[in-house]
Amino acid sequence: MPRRRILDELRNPPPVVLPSLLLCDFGNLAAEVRAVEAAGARALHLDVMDGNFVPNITYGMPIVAAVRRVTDLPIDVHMMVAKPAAFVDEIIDAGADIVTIHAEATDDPRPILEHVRSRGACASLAINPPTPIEAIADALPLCDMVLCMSVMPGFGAQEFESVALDKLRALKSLRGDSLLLEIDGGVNAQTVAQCTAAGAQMLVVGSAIFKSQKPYAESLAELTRLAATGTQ
Ligand SMILES: O=C(CO)[C@H](O)[C@H](O)COP(=O)(O)O
Ligand SMILES: [Fe+2]
Repeated sequence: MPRRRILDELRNPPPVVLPSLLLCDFGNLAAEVRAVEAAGARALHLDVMDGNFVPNITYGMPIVAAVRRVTDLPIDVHMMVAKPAAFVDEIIDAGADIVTIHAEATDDPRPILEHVRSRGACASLAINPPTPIEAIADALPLCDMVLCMSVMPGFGAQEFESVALDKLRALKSLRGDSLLLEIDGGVNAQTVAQCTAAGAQMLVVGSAIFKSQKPYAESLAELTRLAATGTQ
């Protein structure tokens, strides 16, 4: 899907709950993707980890491509890799619509963000809990989205760190609706309304969907309803 259309679609209310496939059943990946789509997901979040930038390894291009083959939903690829510049082309070729790279992984993210946009994908920059927004000030004009991490990246099911909320509020007051804001890590029924109240439109949810006893449709509907209360 073209970049502009994706951004317009994702900006529409209600807030977007993105299932993070990190904790899905990878033995039944296609079925899991179809199930969250049928349950109402509007976009998907894929966590690529290289065992270097973060102390964990997940998957890479073949899994992104496999997900692309079974859905037309926007795919947000969260690249937790030490050398993002070396892999963004392959990630886009595999089917990423949003490419999220980490500010901590590069001295200057601007050429990478520009390149992502030149390829027709949405450019997104992530910051870890200790990284202040001042660290990405120069790159903001080249970002379609900023991801404020509310856990240290690497693993699902960690506890929510509220420092991300302060950064969302600051980015919202700086850039208004021109910048899509995402939060990732420990987002669940207890924390989701605070996230949207602070300005997040994109809510990444792993364990609260895939480790819940509830059907996916019920979790997605509940999280979306609670998320919308934060915007009122
Ligand atoms: O980027 C991530 C971890 O680094 C995941 O997207 C995130 O942690 C999702 O899992 P949960 O909702 O259980 O925290
Ligand atoms: Fe993630």
